[in-house]
Amino acid sequence: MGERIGYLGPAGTYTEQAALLYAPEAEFTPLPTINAVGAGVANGDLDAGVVPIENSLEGSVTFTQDLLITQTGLSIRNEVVIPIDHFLVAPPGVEADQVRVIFSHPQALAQCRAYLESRFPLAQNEASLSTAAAVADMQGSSVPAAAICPQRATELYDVQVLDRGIQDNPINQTRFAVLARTDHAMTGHDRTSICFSFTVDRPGSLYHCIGEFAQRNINLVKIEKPSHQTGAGALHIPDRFGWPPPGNGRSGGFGGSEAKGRHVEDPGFLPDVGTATRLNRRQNAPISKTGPLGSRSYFGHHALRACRPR
Ligand SMILES: O=C(O)C(=O)Cc1ccccc1
Repeated sequence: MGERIGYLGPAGTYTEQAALLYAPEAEFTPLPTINAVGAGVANGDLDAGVVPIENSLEGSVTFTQDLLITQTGLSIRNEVVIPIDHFLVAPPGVEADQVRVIFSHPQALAQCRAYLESRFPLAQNEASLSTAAAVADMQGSSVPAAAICPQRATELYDVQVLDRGIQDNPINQTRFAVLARTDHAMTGHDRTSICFSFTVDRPGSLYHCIGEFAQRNINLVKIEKPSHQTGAGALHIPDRFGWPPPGNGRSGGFGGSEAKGRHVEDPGFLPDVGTATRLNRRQNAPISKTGPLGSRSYFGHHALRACRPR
């Protein structure tokens, strides 16, 4: 029996495409939400789960950010990047000028905003749990409806294609995370992520944290504050940074296994840091249509209780 892999379903989603690319021989389980995928991996029902994590046009997928912050016991084992090409579909017999509501995943609706405003100014946009779920929502709609979905969904379901390539920007890619209970082995050519929060919010807190990376010559690739707050007064800042290869002499004491031990599993390099929910994730040897990105991420969720004044 192949690996049991869950994905944001139903069949026909972009996430299914990513999952098929990652492990064509696996035994697949479509799940209705990103949270259900994370829970299935954490409780052992699944060996791995595939969820969208970031889009080149719309940025982070907030559902996945929330999952990574709140669900313990998950690692990011790998990543898959695929191009996104949106199709507009309707039930057979429904013409474009009849459409009054358009269903899709919020990211897909956002990626087609200008197109929808110019071509369907009177149609209402409705969020679905996924692009393939949008096709089912469309089919169950009491008013003439359309859906934005991948080409794969147009092949699986009884729909007519009204338009294709409707995203506002042709350069549209989504990165998918492969979640598992165990990490990928280190390669020395990795990327690391950490998520932390302040329980005491004061001027310079973030400045001092980021300074720790700069002092050790660790290149920060991205820093981000989710729009939502999880926990009273807490500021959550997922933070992704490049990781120097072990033993290359550039890591300033945080390279290789030492980095893993001190820096992420016990983030003592941050002043007065307490570790909250522990989420350790790495990803390695990502797969993409354009070839491996050669990076790995390691996520940790840490509570920064106080920041040392300097
Ligand atoms: O809904 C889907 O098909 C997904 O896999 C999530 C998604 C939605 C829009 C762009 C990329 C991924």
